[in-house]
Amino acid sequence: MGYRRTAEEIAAIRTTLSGVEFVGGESLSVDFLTHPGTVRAILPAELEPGDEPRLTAQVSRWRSNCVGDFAASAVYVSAQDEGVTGDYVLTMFMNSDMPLLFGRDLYGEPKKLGSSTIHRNDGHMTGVLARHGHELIRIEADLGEDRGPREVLGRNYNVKYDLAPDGSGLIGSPTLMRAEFAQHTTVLRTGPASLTLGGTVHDPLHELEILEQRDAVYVETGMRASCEVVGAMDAAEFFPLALGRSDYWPALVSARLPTHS
Ligand SMILES: CC(=O)CC(=O)O
Repeated sequence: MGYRRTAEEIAAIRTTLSGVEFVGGESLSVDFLTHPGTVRAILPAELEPGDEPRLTAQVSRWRSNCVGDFAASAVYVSAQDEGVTGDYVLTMFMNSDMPLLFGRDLYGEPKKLGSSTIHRNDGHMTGVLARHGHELIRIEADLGEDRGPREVLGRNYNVKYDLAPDGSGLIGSPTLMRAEFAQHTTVLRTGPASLTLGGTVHDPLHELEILEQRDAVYVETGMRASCEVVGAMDAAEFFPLALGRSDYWPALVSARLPTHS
């Protein structure tokens, strides 16, 4: 009876979720600087901005030991919590339900469905995120020689929370989460790139003004992931950011009940 897991199944799930591996990763990303005021507005009050107002746009694809194969995109914001630097995940897109549910339910990642593609033609690489027919991220990069393998520890901040069903606030306190990704990167190539951010009322990436853009970074990588609770957050402060993690409900009207006199 799969709707009530047995003790053996629970043990197997626990083993899987405490040893999460994302493997065969190919990731193309571009860092850019934006206005400090934008960074302050999109970060939760509990996080401080990083050393510079740096955002990262990324398109990638992965295999895994827990959610199958998937393609992903994200925008990250440089941040810190009491001196521990990391990237706050502003928005993230998966191409299927289980990577989406994994991230939302377990780590608090602001995931939605979206279509990510990453293609290489010799040294030229293209990464594109599209959602509902709108192109939200396009990276075109000319990559240099491989700089060789390295170990990298990535750190992300996310938030778990419950929205009240009538949209009036949050139920209880949100929780700040910190995920760590211990990466073994086998290929690292960098090079000049163009980054274009599109947007809609649901996914306003175009509001993130690119003031200074850095070279693209392409990696082939695998990583072990883990996540821990940092602490409780202020519900009223986080509420507007929580609503910004979903599509804009009022713009999703497709029909209304007939009005009764
Ligand atoms: C590779 C990933 O996208 C992992 C995650 O943060 O869910």
